[in-house]
Amino acid sequence: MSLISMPTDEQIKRVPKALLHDHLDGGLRPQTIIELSQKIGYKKLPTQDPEKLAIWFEEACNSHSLVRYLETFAHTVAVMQTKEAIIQVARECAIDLARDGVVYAEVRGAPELFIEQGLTFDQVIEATTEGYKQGVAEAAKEGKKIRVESLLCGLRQNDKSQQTAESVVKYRNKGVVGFDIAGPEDGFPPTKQLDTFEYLRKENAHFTIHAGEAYGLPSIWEAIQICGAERIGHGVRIIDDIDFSGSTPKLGPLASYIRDRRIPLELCPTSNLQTGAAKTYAQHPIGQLAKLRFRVTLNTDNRLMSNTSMTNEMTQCVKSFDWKFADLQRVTINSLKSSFIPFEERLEIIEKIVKPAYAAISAE
Ligand SMILES: O=c1[nH]cnc2c1ncn2[C@H]1C[C@H](O)[C@@H](CO)O1
Ligand SMILES: [Zn+2]
Repeated sequence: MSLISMPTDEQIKRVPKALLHDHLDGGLRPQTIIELSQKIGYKKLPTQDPEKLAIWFEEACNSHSLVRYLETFAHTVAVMQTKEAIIQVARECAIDLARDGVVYAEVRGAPELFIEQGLTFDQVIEATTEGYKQGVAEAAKEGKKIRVESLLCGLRQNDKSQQTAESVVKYRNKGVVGFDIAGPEDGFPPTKQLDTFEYLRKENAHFTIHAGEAYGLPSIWEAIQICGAERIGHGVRIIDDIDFSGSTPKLGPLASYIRDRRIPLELCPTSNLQTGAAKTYAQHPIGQLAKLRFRVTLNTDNRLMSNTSMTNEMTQCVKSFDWKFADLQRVTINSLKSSFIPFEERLEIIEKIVKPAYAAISAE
């Protein structure tokens, strides 16, 4: 067996994975939501049964509407308003990712969502970092090595992006590696917050922008050419700029630019099926985009809402597109190359962890 062979389900579980697009408030364990809600007397959960709650989130999110999908976050955000709750959620996030084989993760969250009961931005950010630190240490005890870094999100519909961006600069290399802007796409173009992106560029800070998920090419164009995004969160609609009618696919100007400049696409297939950006895994553009050698990265987006994991995302790609070990290794290396940590540290994970493990597991 070799890198060009097909991995088994069990091997997919074990290969090292890298994750660039995962929301902290979209990945809580159902049991934790229930426990935290009971502690604070939050009464609005649809059920107190963890299995039923998991199903409720998934079904509510299978609405083919990004707006409805985002409404479910009211419950997770409600139970994350204290330092202790944030630490617990972040700790469990790091542990769950490590158990899934993730060796490097950038997990994002919007500090402005967790200040309803008086926490400051600094307290939210420090609690998140503390939680990851504890989770990384616990995972190490299980023999699982993972590195977790934070991205801080501004929200398109609100006006706290500048404050969030300033926190990214303040906590640079202290647990935070970049900025993102999330929230509903339609009606809230990122150019509304252009000053913030200009500030981040002036500060040499890294940022990605959610674009081309619910809304098409113009939003991807704006994110890259007006705002200056280094990576695109989702970007799945770039497929609309590729003409598949002839014998070979023909890339339009924006698709060519993105591929030529090696701009990373943070693709999240399961999330897209739920919000309606793709109908089935087999029809998801990730297959074509990977074949055309865009810088494709594979991600979970919201593990709770999508009932997913990196193992599941990889398994779906293997089943739908006949991906081999080499394809899984490529998206993993793409993620590391596109990460916001220093260059030598990316290389070290690729050379010392990812490549040796893929070589060993694919040779079994
Ligand atoms: O896929 C998404 N698109 C846009 N916004 C999203 C997506 N997933 C989560 N969010 C929002 C809801 C969260 O509260 C926020 C920060 O994690 O980001
Ligand atoms: Zn997202």
